[in-house]
Amino acid sequence: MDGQPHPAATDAASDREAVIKVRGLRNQFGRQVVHDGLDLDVWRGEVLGVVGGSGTGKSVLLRTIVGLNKPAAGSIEVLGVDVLNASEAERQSVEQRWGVAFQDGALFSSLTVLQNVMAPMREHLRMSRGLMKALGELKISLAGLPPLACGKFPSELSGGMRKRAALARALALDPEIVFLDEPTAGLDPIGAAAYDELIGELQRSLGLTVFMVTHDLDSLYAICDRIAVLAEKRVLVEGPIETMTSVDNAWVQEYFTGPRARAAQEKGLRGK
Ligand SMILES: Nc1ncnc2c1ncn2[C@@H]1O[C@H](COP(=O)(O)OP(=O)(O)OP(=O)(O)O)[C@@H](O)[C@H]1O
Repeated sequence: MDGQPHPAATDAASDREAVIKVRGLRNQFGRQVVHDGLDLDVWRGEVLGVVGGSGTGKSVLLRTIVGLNKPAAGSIEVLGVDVLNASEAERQSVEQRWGVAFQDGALFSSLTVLQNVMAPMREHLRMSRGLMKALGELKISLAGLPPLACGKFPSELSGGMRKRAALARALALDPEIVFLDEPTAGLDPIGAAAYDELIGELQRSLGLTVFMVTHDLDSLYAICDRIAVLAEKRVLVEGPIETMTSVDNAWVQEYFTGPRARAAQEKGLRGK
């Protein structure tokens, strides 16, 4: 890939709106450099799949964008706000415009599903409890959970239901961007396909932008508009999935042309 223009630079010429703009990002833990000179654009309304070998820093990238990890260098703009240099008030206001669903759900174990979904509303919105409850129930239903789930505690849910509950909480404040960290990891293939379908549906109906860290080839083929591959401490390549097979990198080749990729591609094509 050396010598090729960075895709973010070529895309900048188009009129698409970058809702996330990362430039020159460096993340380092002790002597371990995870990202160095990482650039990435995420366009409004797209589902971006972030892939890469284990330990390439996909989760660190997500955590850095949402402010849970402070980078050593670089700039991050989300919805036009320079999030690394924003005032507390600016940060709080932009944080309300995104939602995050972590891999394990990261739900409050002592709260019911409905209370979990209402938690960000309590923090950020001034409205009556009754209205929050109604909105919470709506988000829970949007995430594909039955009304019965509202009163359950996270420990009383299946893994798939916990992921949907985390998604409901991520949708609590009507976000413009949703960050998902390995949303289908640990789900059975039917559960994973249903989750993919739900994300695709929400993206289309709510106009969401989705930033999704995933290892799941089925998800990549089924719902991602573009893929960003993390390797060599940066976004090595980004583009539609069809372009990945021509990338001159051993990991990318193995990942996108292996037997699992072929099976996922066939499934994805059948589903479209
Ligand atoms: N808080 C931290 N302190 C020290 N090292 C960290 C911290 N967070 C992440 N790392 C290291 O950064 C590297 C990237 O981690 P990250 O979790 O982002 O990888 P990943 O690409 O998401 O991997 P996987 O696909 O296995 O989940 C790993 O080597 C990890 O050990």
